[in-house]
Amino acid sequence: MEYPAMKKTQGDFHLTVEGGDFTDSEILVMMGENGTGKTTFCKLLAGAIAPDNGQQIPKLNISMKPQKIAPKFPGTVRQLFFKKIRAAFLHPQFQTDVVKPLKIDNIIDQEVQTLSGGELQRVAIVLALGVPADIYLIDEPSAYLDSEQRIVCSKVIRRFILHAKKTAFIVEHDFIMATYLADRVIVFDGQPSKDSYARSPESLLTGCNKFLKNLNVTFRRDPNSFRPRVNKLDSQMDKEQKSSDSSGDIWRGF
Ligand SMILES: Nc1ncnc2c1ncn2[C@@H]1O[C@H](COP(=O)(O)OP(=O)(O)OP(=O)(O)O)[C@@H](O)[C@H]1O
Repeated sequence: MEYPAMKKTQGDFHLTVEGGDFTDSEILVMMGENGTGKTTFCKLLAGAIAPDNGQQIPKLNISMKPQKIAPKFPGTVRQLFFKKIRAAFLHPQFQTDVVKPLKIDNIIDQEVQTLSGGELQRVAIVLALGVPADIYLIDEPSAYLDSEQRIVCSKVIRRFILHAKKTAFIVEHDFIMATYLADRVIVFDGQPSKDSYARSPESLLTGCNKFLKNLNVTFRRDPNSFRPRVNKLDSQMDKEQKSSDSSGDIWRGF
């Protein structure tokens, strides 16, 4: 499947989208600073807003988890799921892959309007994945989740997309979570809130390096925990990595 090159103006903000392609069982993660148009791109794909100059976007069957979740539903989580995603919610595979790991049992009889930010995020992820669609647009799944829940949530999304043979476009600011989720990366660069570009999808390696170069950030591997750590700006490690430009890679994968 493909999406076309597009342009979109919103107030003083101009977004240029390079065309791209995607397949099933694939997760594309959008990486870019605040205000570079990631949410705008999601809305374009979803058909919620139209590109300038009337470029045609293929009619895609989409389920979207928005960045901002405003709970208006007057009832419990169970009632909400029965209303919106009854079939998926009653499906044993969906229960095992999505509902159980996200620990929805703990909050199933709670009023939706009394949920905490993290609880609401988990409910919103279940709702988005429970709608039958070909493409899942998931805007910032890690917001309000603690680090353990972020790992669970990444695994849930990955397993669901692979098992259901769907495609996901995910906006994720947590870099470690983004690299775990991504099969390929869409890098957003340019001047935030002014003129930005959504690049064509590329490999995790080249995409991460482009993104980190834009941010002026380098990584090292912690020798004890083996976890990736951000180098302090202008520290010896940071300078060494930037100057030893033999491969040009800032990030080599973990
Ligand atoms: N309806 C609108 N009218 C005018 N400007 C808008 C509108 N919607 C968004 N913008 C502007 O477009 C730019 C891109 O916004 P967008 O939400 O797509 O960025 P983002 O990359 O998703 O940001 P973040 O990482 O902070 O979520 C921002 O400068 C924003 O202020």
